[in-house]
Amino acid sequence: MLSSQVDARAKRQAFRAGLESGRLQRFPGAFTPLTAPLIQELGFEGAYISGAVMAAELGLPDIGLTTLTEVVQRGHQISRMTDLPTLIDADTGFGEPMNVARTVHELEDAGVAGLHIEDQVNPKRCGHLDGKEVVSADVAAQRIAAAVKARRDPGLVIMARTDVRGTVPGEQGLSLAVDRAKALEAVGADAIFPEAMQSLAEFEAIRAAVKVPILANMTEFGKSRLFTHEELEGVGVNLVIHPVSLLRIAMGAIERGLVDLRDSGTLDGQLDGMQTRARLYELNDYASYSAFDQTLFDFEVPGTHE
Ligand SMILES: C[C@](O)(C(=O)O)[C@H](CC(=O)O)C(=O)O
Ligand SMILES: [Mg+2]
Repeated sequence: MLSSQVDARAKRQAFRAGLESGRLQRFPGAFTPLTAPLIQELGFEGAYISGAVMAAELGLPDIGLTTLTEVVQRGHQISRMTDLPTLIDADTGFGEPMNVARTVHELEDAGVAGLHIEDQVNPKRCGHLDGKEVVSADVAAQRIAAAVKARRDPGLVIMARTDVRGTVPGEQGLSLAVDRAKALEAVGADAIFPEAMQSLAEFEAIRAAVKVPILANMTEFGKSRLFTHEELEGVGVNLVIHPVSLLRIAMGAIERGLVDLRDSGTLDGQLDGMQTRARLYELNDYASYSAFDQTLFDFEVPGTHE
């Protein structure tokens, strides 16, 4: 009821244990707070909080227009709805190293278990688009070092994302990504997010280069086909995110539903595909609120079906 009873420190320990377990940690992107309890109930190990989704939901492109305050609020709203660890997208860290430190404090207070900071320049763009630019290895390292130094809970997972792979084609791009991953590990990154890998062999190359856990981003319509969990675990990937997937699924259904409504004048034909009222109330845990105070909450609405 209201929010998770598991405190943030315990979630961070669970996240770290999962990353060390040798099993792939599966983090679908919780595109609204309501999806977080569903992700938990269905047995996933954690939930991802995507910057691309936050921007898209606000009707904005993913080019660093969202503010730290908005991202922190979203991180809190989602993290409090689940006992699972959450990993949040902190984009480029919202500024210079001192801003990165502030970002870390704010996100710690929001209750996330981990965050990733990337090495793109501002304005940043989706990691699977062409024409990206990255900052120098020194600046990238400064961002991560600042984040590591700033955290108050040593359990908070600071993940370094490198976008360098997409800036140079072919083998050379991969070798730059390997070098950058090593450099970011050396300044204290707890995990590496190699963005826009093009094959399983590329994940293997990063895996071989660093000791810390690595993440695979299985975003749709990106730079690679969608590898299965088994394939990713097979090459030693520790964590997979499906960052924008639930938004894409929902928006696909919404568009089909709206077209049907416009053309037929009723949504009766859509009922089978809709989440029922009963299922929604289960996710919202209405029963606990009723048990807490029956004088305030009475959800026996006469005439309500499912
Ligand atoms: C992971 C990501 O940073 C996100 O914000 O979710 C995006 C996802 C996407 O745009 O598909 C990314 O840059 O890969
Ligand atoms: Mg992002």
